[in-house]
Amino acid sequence: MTDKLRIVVGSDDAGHQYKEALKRDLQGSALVAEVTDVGVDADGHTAYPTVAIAAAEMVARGDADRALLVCGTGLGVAIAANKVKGVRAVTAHDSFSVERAILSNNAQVLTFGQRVVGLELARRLAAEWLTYRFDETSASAEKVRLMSVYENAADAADTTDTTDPTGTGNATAGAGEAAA
Ligand SMILES: O=C[C@H](O)[C@H](O)COP(=O)(O)O
Repeated sequence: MTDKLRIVVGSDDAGHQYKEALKRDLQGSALVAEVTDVGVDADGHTAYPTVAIAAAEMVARGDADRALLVCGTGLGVAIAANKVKGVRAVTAHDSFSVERAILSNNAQVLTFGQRVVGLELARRLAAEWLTYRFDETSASAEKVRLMSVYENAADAADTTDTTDPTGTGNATAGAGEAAA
């Protein structure tokens, strides 16, 4: 086992109960250096994309090693977190997928659905998740790199092509407008 993990947790109101339980487990784990909670609190109603993006941005900035996010299904927080450059977020409700999320995909973000998985299974999966570390020398590393290459190339194209800001092929179309 290598360094302890800095973990950010977050949820919407549909995932609040699990987020609180998982946070307590993480705070008590010898494998965790620190836990940051980006909400929601007990009375919070922040929409899942806002919370997930805030957590994913912490990971992208290097302020956290991983994020554990909960919403009703786990799907919305994963989709939102994946919008943040450099972040790989997955929903996983079984032991093998949790293992492969790290060892195959080097996913920094794991998400659960409070309306999908039992609490005790979610707690066990989170405990297992803490024990895995991605091996940069593994065969999986090159596959993960391909995703970063695509993401960086797409990002570079967006910033260099000032004649076609929409990427539609129509240089005069603004955001939300249909290409001719
Ligand atoms: O993926 C979305 C989550 O499940 C969220 O908690 C509930 O979203 P909804 O209220 O839009 O169904």
